[in-house]
Amino acid sequence: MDWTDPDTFAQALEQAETKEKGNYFENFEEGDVIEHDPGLTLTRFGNEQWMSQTLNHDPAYWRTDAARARGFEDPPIHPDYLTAATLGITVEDLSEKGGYFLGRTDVRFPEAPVYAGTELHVESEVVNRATSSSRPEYGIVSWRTRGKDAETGDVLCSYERTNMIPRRDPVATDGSGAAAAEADDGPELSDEFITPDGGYYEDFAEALETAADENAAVAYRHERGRTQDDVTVASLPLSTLNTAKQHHNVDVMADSPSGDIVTYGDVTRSTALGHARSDEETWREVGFDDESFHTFVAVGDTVYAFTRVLEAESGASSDEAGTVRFEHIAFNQNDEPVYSGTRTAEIRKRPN
Ligand SMILES: CC(C)(COP(=O)(O)OP(=O)(O)OC[C@H]1O[C@@H](n2cnc3c(N)ncnc32)[C@H](O)[C@@H]1OP(=O)(O)O)[C@@H](O)C(=O)NCCC(=O)NCCSC(=O)C[C@H](O)C(=O)O
Repeated sequence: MDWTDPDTFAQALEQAETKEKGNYFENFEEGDVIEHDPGLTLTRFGNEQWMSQTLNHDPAYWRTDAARARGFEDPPIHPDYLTAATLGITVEDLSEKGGYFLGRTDVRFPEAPVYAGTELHVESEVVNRATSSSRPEYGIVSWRTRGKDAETGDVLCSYERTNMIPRRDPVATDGSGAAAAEADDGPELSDEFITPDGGYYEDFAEALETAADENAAVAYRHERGRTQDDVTVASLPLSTLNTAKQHHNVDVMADSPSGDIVTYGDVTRSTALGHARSDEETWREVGFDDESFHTFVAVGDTVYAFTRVLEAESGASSDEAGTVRFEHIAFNQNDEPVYSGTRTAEIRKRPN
C-alpha cells in the first residue's frame, strides 16, 4: 500500500495518535521545581540580532570604547536579550501547550555585567496555580524563574511570570473575573503633561519637580515605531529557543482568537523600551515590575511607546548616574496599549 496516496494518508493521519508537546495546567503543582533541558550560549551575534531588530542602539552594547567608558570590559549582553533568552528556554516545559503570557514582575539583574560566551542554564519553580474565573478552558500559573551562569551558578536574571495555560479538563465558571474588572474606573489624568528637556538624570528630576509644583505629570511619547514582520514575530523568539506555536505556526494559529501568529511578549516589550531608551542616557537596567500584556501584536502591527516618569533619586551604583523609575506603555497603530510595566533604571548624570 502507498501511504502517500492522499486518501490513504488522510486516513492514516486520522487514526494516528499525536505525540503531544508541552504541559497542561493539571501538570503543574505548587512547589514543583523544573530544570529546563535547553541551554543557550549567549553570543554577541544573538545579542546584536535581538538589539538591532528591536531598535536598541545604546553604544555601550555595540562599541568597545563606549563599553569601556561605562566600566565594562567589552560590550556586554543586553538585559532585554538576557531576559528573553531566559524565558525562551523555559517555554518547552512551561507554556508550549499554548495560552497567553499575561505578565511578569520582580525582573532583576545583578550589578555585574554578563559577557558573550556565557552559557545559560535555567530553572523554574511553580509558585502559584489558580483556576481562571472567566475562562473555563484555562488555568493561571505563575513560576519563579532563574537564569544562571552554567559555570559559576551565579543568577544572571530572575523574575516571576504568569501565563494562562490550557486545562486538559475545562471546568465550570461563574464569569465573576470579567465582572470584577469592569468596576474600577481609576484616577483621572493630570491636565498638563511635561516632557523632560533631555535624557540625563537631571532632566527627569527637574521635570518631576516642575510637575509637582504644577500638579502635572511627566509623560510623553516616543516617535519611532516598529512594524512587526517575520523576523520579529517568528525569528527572534526561535533564536531564544522559544517553542511557543503562537510565534511560528500559522496553520495552528489560524484557529486561535488572534487568527494569526503573534509577537513574543519580550519582543514587544524590548521594542517599546528601545524607543524609550533612544530618548534617554541609560546607564544600567536595575529591574522591571508589574508587566502586563494587554492584547495581541501580530505581523503588520506597529509597536510605539509612551513613557511616564514616576520617581527620581540621585543615588545609584555609580556616582555618574541617578536612579529613575518609569512606567512604559507599548501601544499599536490604533493607539491600543499592548504592554505596560514599571522599570527602574540608572540614568547618566549630565557631564560637568
Ligand atoms: C489574555 C487576554 C486575552 C485576556 O483578556 P481578558 O479576558 O480581557 O483579560 P483579563 O484581564 O480579564 O484577564 C483574564 C484572567 O487573567 C488574569 N490576569 C490577567 N493579567 C494577569 C497578570 N498579569 N497576572 C496574573 N493574572 C492575570 C485576570 O485576573 C483574569 O483572571 P480570571 O478573572 O480569574 O479569569 C488578553 O489580556 C490578551 O490578549 N493579552 C495579550 C497576551 C499576549 O499577547 N501575550 C504576549 C504574546 S504570547 C507570548 O509571548 C507567549 C510566550 O512565548 C510564552 O510562552 O509565554
